[in-house]
Amino acid sequence: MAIAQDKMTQVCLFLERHNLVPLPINYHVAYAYVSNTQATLSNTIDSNIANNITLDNFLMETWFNEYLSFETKSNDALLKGANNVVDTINQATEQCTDSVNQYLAQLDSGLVAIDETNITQSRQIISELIEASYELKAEQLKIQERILQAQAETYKTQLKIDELKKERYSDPLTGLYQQAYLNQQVTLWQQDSHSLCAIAINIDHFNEFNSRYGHLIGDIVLNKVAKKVQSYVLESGLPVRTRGEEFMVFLPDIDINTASEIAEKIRGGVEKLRFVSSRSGKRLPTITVSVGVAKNAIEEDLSLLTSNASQALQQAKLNGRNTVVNSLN
Ligand SMILES: Nc1nc2c(ncn2[C@@H]2O[C@H](COP(=O)(O)OP(=O)(O)OP(=O)(O)O)[C@@H](O)[C@H]2O)c(=O)[nH]1
Repeated sequence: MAIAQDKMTQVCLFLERHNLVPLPINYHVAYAYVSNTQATLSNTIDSNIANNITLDNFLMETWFNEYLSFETKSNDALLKGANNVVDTINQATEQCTDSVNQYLAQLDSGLVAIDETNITQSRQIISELIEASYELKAEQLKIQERILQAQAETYKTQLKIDELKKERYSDPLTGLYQQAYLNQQVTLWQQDSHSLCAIAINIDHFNEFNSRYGHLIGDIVLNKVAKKVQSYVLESGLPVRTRGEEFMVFLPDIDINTASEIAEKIRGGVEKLRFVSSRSGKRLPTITVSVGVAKNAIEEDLSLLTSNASQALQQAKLNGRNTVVNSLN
């Protein structure tokens, strides 16, 4: 009991030290950290602290998903299922080869032993061969059934993998993609020689909004802003939640002026969103975003593109916020 209390005190101190709100996920990650149950998680947190990176809800949630969530266990179960399917198919194939070999051997010796001068003996051999053929057929039908079952299992596993992939790569709060998916997609784009534009979007004065209306309302705002961002991109680009209240949209093969027009639509669309307090019925202040746009040549590094878009975004903040800055300007 004393140990548990001591751990909880350490968890509370950790959350307080890093200005983290006492959300269940934050508790969970902090508890695993102070208990050192996951060495890789502890090392990651230590190295972020050592590099003066602010721990926020977004990072805590990312680590929760990566190191502690049910999904990891679910992946293990999935792998076990996939191994079982492979084992079944292997066993069925071995069994199939054995029975065919056995049949061929019996057929060989039977054919050699057929003697046209000894009709009775030949009839006996032929009837044994017919019986062996039926046995082989029955055996093959059983094997076919097992393979069909394995195929059905494989199909279910494939569906589960697709579902997990979607969960793994989308951010639960906003539904946008996570950074890990971006890295994969950009590699594909680069292999296919696409140039890329990036639009960096950051909510203005969100700290103040959170302090006045609370994190829960802040979360709703984040979700709605993300949905608005997504609505302007649809199938043509990749919207990613890159940090707590920051998103980036990646668009292949468009010029920077078109990207700036999309950015302007996103800015204007967010400004038009209306939020009403469900408790008081009063309108909450208008939410605005600052936006930075940049373009990369095909061979250039992704980090250069994101850093150019972030710099343009910083310039938009300096220009008074609720505005779009293009890195060429
Ligand atoms: N509600 C909520 N807030 C978050 C989340 N992630 C980050 N934040 C908050 O976003 C705020 C970001 O604040 P700052 O980086 O100071 O920026 P800002 O107040 O928006 O100011 P400017 O960017 O300069 O306009 C902090 O209060 C974070 O706690 C989240 O998942 N949910």
